Amino acid sequence: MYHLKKFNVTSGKYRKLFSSVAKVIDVSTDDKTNITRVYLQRPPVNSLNSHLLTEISYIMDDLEKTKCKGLVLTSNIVNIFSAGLDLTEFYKTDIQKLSNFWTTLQNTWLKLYTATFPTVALINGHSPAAGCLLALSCDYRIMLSPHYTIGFNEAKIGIPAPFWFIEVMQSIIGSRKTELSVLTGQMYKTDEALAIGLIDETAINLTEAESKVNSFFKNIIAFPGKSRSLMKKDCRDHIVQKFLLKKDEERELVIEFIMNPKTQKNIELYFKALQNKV
Ligand SMILES: CCCCCCCCCCCC/C=C/CC(=O)SCCNC(=O)CCNC(=O)[C@H](O)C(C)(C)COP(=O)(O)OP(=O)(O)OC[C@H]1O[C@@H](n2cnc3c(N)ncnc32)[C@H](O)[C@@H]1OP(=O)(O)O
Repeated sequence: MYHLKKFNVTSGKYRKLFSSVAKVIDVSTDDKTNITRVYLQRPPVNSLNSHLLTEISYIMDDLEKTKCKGLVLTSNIVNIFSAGLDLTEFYKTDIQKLSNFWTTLQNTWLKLYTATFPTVALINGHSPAAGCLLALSCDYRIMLSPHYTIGFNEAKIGIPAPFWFIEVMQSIIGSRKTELSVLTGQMYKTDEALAIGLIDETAINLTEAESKVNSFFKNIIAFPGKSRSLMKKDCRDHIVQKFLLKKDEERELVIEFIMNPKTQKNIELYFKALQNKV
């Protein structure tokens, strides 16, 4: 059974929360503000496997319980925010493992998307596919410029982005831009992402990004009561309700689609292309 332990690591400002043995995330909370930073750190590319998703899920539970005032989701891996789902979870797998993986993904995403506290993605590296979803599921996005990319590239792998990925993107950039984006598997550079509204701000380095993160929280932290979280719920509820209605059916469709030999071949080819790139 997993339990989060908290203890002070320094005399002052930050306390660290340690997760399970292999630390695929690092978590630290500012004692003064009760804002928590979660750093993804699963080498080489922060791909989201069952283990990493489960860790994120536990942290989300813990942050809800401890009345967290804000979450900053970011990465400890140079140049990578997250490479999206770990494709090894899809390749040469079995139905039970795939079903468990998909359920973990669904449940973890729901916790992030419906977090009652404000969430910011500090996107300090490439962020394709489910990496992009992680960022889009936060309340605010600040991305380092100029050379990182973000977007739903699933079309290029030969697997469709799930409906809720698409609906989250639609809620942020609108239907037409989303359609163009997902059907072409478009990956956007930081400035392009800003221009279409996929991210909220850019920063030229981490110092500037952190300062923008702090301004975001400063602006909202003094709001009294629960009005913010209630309105966030209202803004997102149509997606959440549809997701809850369809999540079991979707899992079955995903299993059927991924286990299909043609899909397996596409994933294999994609892996080879990734490994052979110059
Ligand atoms: C009626 C029918 C209805 C059907 C409905 C069904 C619906 C089905 C839905 C199915 C689900 C679809 C959802 C998918 C969401 C996803 O997230 S899929 C994952 C997509 N991710 C990517 O495509 C990212 C690919 N990676 C990259 O582009 C690059 O690696 C990078 C830009 C992130 C980093 O580049 P670089 O720093 O140059 O590192 P690399 O050398 O490329 O990679 C290092 C190492 O990591 C491996 N790797 C990279 N990404 C992944 C990954 N996502 N999963 C697993 N492994 C990954 C890469 O192969 C390298 O490995 P080696 O060192 O060569 O062994």
